[in-house]
Amino acid sequence: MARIEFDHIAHSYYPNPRQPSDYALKEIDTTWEDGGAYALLGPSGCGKTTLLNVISGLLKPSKGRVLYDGVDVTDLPPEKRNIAQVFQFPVLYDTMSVFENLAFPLKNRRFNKTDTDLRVREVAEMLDLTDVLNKKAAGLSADAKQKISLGRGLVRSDVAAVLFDEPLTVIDPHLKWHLRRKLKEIHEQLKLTLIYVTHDQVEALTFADQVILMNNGEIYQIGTPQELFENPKHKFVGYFIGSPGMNFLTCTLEGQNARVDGATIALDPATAARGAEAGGVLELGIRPMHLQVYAEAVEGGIPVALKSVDDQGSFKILTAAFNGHTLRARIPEGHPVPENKAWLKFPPERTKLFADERLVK
Ligand SMILES: Nc1ncnc2c1ncn2[C@@H]1O[C@H](COP(=O)(O)OP(=O)(O)OP(=O)(O)O)[C@@H](O)[C@H]1O
Repeated sequence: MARIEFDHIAHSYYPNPRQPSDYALKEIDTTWEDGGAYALLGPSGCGKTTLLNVISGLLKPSKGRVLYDGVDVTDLPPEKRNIAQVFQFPVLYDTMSVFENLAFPLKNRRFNKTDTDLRVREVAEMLDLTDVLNKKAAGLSADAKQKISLGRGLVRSDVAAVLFDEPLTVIDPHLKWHLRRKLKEIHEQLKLTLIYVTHDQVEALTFADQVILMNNGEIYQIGTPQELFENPKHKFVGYFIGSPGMNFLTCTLEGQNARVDGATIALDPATAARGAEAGGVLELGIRPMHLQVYAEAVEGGIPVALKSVDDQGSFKILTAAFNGHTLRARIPEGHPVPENKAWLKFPPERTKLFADERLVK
């Protein structure tokens, strides 16, 4: 397993890039630890696959170096980088048995028969493939075939990293949930360096120790799922993570308070002071689950008109309008749901402030 270092890499698909927008990857300078489970998350076109290809060696970055455990691998092709890859669609040999398919990467590396047997059975057990080990891959379902592909990616313990490119796309939704948990368990047992590309936040947040959130070819934040949820460093992170995402309201400051279209919202004094220092365009940010909903006027609450209530099973999402702004609040099961009008309170300790889209810290 390897520590992966990105030394000021950037990539453009144009031969003579002139401006930042010509780069599919803007400058990235970071290190991912040996044995970590990383998810590359972001909307379509943000640069996830480009970054994955730079890691695997399919693509040489226009600038900078990639190092595995301190060794420069920038010029090495994928087959010389000692990595395993799992793609969106199953890659396996239909005429071979499941056992032979799983054993293939080990046979190629000349592992002895006893070690191969042990490792294949260990991985098959983790992925619930033990019962079909002797069956030909050809007769199996698409789900089972993709599990074999996952197994082939995980079977070697001597790889620098295992790279997954949206590996659960073809999997049935119910099994998807199960496999996400399984991959996390497998990571805890095998301690492989895993890098997992997805545009699905649930997949990234369940699987990864560290989520790398990308947009427009840039890494906006690297952190644990909890850090990204609780302390989004950029407005985009607040908006992208969470369902629904964070609410934002443009504001001005008046001492320790924020003013939003004539309404006053109390802030944490330290946050207000740092916001005044930061200047620029200021916005309040608050998660729907942190907004407090009242059916009657309450001190410090802003009056809103209710637009809709979506029942999500264990909670409801209330959509409300305040002077042309849309706000979403989460109401726990069993709590009363107001009708037509409501008042929303912003607890100061939960209310973030953003200056020019960056979190005020
Ligand atoms: N071979 C290529 N030639 C030119 N431009 C490319 C090429 N591959 C990707 N791009 C562009 O680079 C940017 C990043 O694409 P990339 O495929 O890395 O994003 P992604 O986050 O993986 O998206 P998706 O989730 O849709 O696969 C996009 O603007 C894309 O159009």
